[in-house]
Amino acid sequence: MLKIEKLVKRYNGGDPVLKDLDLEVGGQQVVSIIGSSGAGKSTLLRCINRLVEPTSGTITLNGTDLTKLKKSELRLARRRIGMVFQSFNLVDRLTVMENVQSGRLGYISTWAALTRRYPKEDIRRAYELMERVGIAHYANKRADELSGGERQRVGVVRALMQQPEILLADEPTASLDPKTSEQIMALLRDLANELELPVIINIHNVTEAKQYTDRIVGMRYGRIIFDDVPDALDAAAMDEIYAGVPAEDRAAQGAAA
Ligand SMILES: Nc1ncnc2c1ncn2[C@@H]1O[C@H](COP(=O)(O)OP(=O)(O)OP(=O)(O)O)[C@@H](O)[C@H]1O
Repeated sequence: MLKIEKLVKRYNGGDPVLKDLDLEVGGQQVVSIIGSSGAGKSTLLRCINRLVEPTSGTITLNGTDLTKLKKSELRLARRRIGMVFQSFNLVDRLTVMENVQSGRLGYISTWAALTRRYPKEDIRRAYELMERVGIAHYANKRADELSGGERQRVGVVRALMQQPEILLADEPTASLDPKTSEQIMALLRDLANELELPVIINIHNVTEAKQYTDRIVGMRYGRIIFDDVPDALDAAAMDEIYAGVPAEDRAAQGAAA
C-alpha cells in the first residue's frame, strides 16, 4: 500500500507545484495520472522514488515513510519501487539480458554484475519475465537493435527484476506508435494483475487511460481534482481537468472527451 499525505513540493523555494496532495494506492490497482502540462504529474512520481526531494508531507510504502529516509538508506528503498521511463533508459551497447540484469544491481555483487556471472535464479527469473513479455529470443541482442516497443518491454522486465512493491511508469508510451502504445498499456495492466502489483502510470493519452487502467486521478495545478473509475470521467470532469487547454491540444493528447 502506498499512502501519500499532505505532500508539498516547491522547487527552489518557489510556489508549490504539489499542494497538500493525498493519494492512496494499493492491491493490484492500475492507476493513471492525467492532467495538462505542468499539472505536477511527473513531480508526483519523482517524489515517490525520491528523484526529487518532497518539501513536506509523508509518502509511506508498506509501512516505511520514504520521506524520512537518509541518503544512505535510499539505495535500498529504491529497489522497492520499479520505474519505467518514457525514454526507456537502457544502455544501448549492452544486451537485453545485461540490461535486464541491471535491475538486480544492489542485490548482487558488483563483481558478479561486471563479469556477467548472474545467479542462476536471476537468469531463470529473467527468462521467465522476458518470455512473458515476448522478448526472450532477443536475450543476446544489443538494446539499440530493438524497436521502441521491444525496448520498453526490456524496461518493464528490468523494473520487475527488482521485485518491486510498486511500479511507477512516467509516460511509458509517449515515444511509441499508437498500436505499440496500446500493447504496452495492456501489458502493464496484465502484469499488475498477474503479479498483484500496484502500478501508477503518468499518461497524456486519456483514451488509453480509460481503456487500460482501473482508476483515473486527474491533476490540476498540483492538486487532485478527480479520482474515480474511468466511466466517471465525463465531459464535465474533463473540462475541469483540462480547463484552458484548447480542444485541438486535448485531441492531440488523446484527451478529447
Ligand atoms: N526541476 C525543476 N525545477 C523547477 N521547476 C520545475 C522542475 N521540474 C518541474 N518544474 C515545474 O513544476 C511544475 C510541474 O511540472 P511537472 O513536470 O511535474 O508537470 P507534468 O504534469 O508532469 O507536466 P508534463 O505533462 O508537461 O510532463 C511545472 O510548472 C514545472 O515547470
